[in-house]
Amino acid sequence: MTYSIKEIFYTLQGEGAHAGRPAVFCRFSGCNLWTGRESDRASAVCTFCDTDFVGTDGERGGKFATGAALAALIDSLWPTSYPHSKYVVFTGGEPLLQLDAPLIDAMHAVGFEIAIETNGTLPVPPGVDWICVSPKMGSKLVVEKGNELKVVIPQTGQDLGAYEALDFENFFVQPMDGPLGEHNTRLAIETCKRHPKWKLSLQTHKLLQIP
Ligand SMILES: C[S@@+](CC[C@H](N)C(=O)[O-])C[C@H]1O[C@@H](n2cnc3c(N)ncnc32)[C@H](O)[C@@H]1O
Ligand SMILES: Nc1nc2[nH]cc(C(=O)O)c2c(=O)[nH]1
Ligand code: SF4
Ligand SMILES: [Mg+2]
Repeated sequence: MTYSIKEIFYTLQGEGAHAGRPAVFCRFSGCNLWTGRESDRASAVCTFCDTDFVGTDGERGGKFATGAALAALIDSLWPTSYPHSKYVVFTGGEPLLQLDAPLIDAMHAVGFEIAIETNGTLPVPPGVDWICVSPKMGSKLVVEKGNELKVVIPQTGQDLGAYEALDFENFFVQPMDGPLGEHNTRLAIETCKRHPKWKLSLQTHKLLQIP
């Protein structure tokens, strides 16, 4: 299948359990919970997205005809002098609209551990090494197990307690960025202190002003 990619870049994972870990980010185009057009935001299922995932015009974006071609570009960004600890984060947009077995196999063939950032509405194919699910109110969560659940707060109607029954290794709350970002950070700190199963995830790449 042909993969539509918005952008690919090498940076540090900013969020969650792997914050600080060097990673190549591969951002797929398109999402099933928002078109990505500002004119549709208010009526979307997911209304708070901080990301431009429309089209293929970002850094190293484009259409890739095979998993091997995409894997080769991702691999080319890893330091050649240090061919260990290779880590790719597939995000978007919604990566599970496109991530498939040929791409997973191609990434493993060039020595990468594979992580995804997903909204949890689509099944995860076998072979993904690190699953981060970030559920969205108004959508049906189908991925009920994984390595980290990263809940953006606040979302209207949210019940954090209900998420605690799910089969995840780590439970994070992440403050919703936007006009109320500072307030939401305070809320997230208080939420963790009152419900200590939950840990705070900050978007450290924004604080550090790195991609
Ligand atoms: C842009 S999404 C792409 C991956 C996938 N579609 C998802 O929603 O998980 C990457 C991460 O950013 C989070 N995110 C999106 N907008 C945010 C915002 N305004 N503030 C904080 N986190 C946000 C998402 O919840 C998700 O964990
Ligand atoms: N540094 C960095 N860390 C991230 N963690 C999740 C991201 C995403 O947009 O999925 C992201 C991102 O865009 N940049
Ligand atoms: S599900 Fe993810 S990519 Fe889609 S609009 Fe929401 S935060 Fe953005
Ligand atoms: Mg992001």
